[in-house]
Amino acid sequence: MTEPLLDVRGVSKYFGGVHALEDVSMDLHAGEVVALAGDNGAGKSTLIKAISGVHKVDRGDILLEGKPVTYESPQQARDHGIETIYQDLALADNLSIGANIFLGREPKRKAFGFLPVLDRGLMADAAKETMRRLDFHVDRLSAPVSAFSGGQRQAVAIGRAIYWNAKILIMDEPTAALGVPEQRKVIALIKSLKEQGKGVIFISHNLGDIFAVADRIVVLRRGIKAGERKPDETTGDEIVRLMVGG
Ligand SMILES: Nc1ncnc2c1ncn2[C@@H]1O[C@H](COP(=O)(O)OP(=O)(O)OP(=O)(O)O)[C@@H](O)[C@H]1O
Repeated sequence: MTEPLLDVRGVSKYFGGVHALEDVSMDLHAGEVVALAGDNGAGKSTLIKAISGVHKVDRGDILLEGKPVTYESPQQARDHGIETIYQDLALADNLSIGANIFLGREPKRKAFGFLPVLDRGLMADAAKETMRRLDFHVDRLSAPVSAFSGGQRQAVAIGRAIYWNAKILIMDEPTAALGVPEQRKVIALIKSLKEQGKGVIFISHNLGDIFAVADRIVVLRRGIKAGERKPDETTGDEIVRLMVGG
């Protein structure tokens, strides 16, 4: 088997006396989707924050393509191709898809040799190309993203990540706030990321989504790894048992 994109080895993280993570290991390969399941307080958010540079771990190692890494900030993790999409999506509602892709990294061009101006053409082209790569159709690329549905907004956030060459996408409950048709679209998006060779980690409480798209399911319970299963070798009942214990 090829070297994993991401290898989390024996990671522990404590908040005062709380063992948020205790000796947790998991890996992620290119073109693979790993679901993180667990009850409230199981440590799912702490694990994705440890991987994405928000939290420093107290013990253990995180390796990216075989090399141990420590990130001082989420920006450093992003620079290494790890993008995290939280539930709020971090979009600027009044701006277009293109402007959201370039939020904080706006491209400039020289206008007639004078001061640089925003390169709106490049932004519009990037928006078009990115949504095409995701096979996601929106009627009006120039519309503010507030005009879009929840699933479309999720696509914009994913588009931004892949435009900037994310190798690993981490998604926190990507379907939680969506109706069923929109959930399906987001699941299709995750499948297309997998086909593009990205590694995807997603947190979900929804067993239907997990079984629809995950290659492996990592279950956390009270900070420990309660188990890891392939969907075709387990059942929803077993995953729930691992989540709640007993
Ligand atoms: N910044 C923090 N300070 C103190 N304790 C924290 C902090 N973040 C998480 N914890 C604790 O660590 C444990 C794991 O929390 P975490 O948020 O990772 O769980 P989770 O599986 O993501 O839960 P949920 O599904 O409710 O989001 C919990 O006991 C939580 O109270």
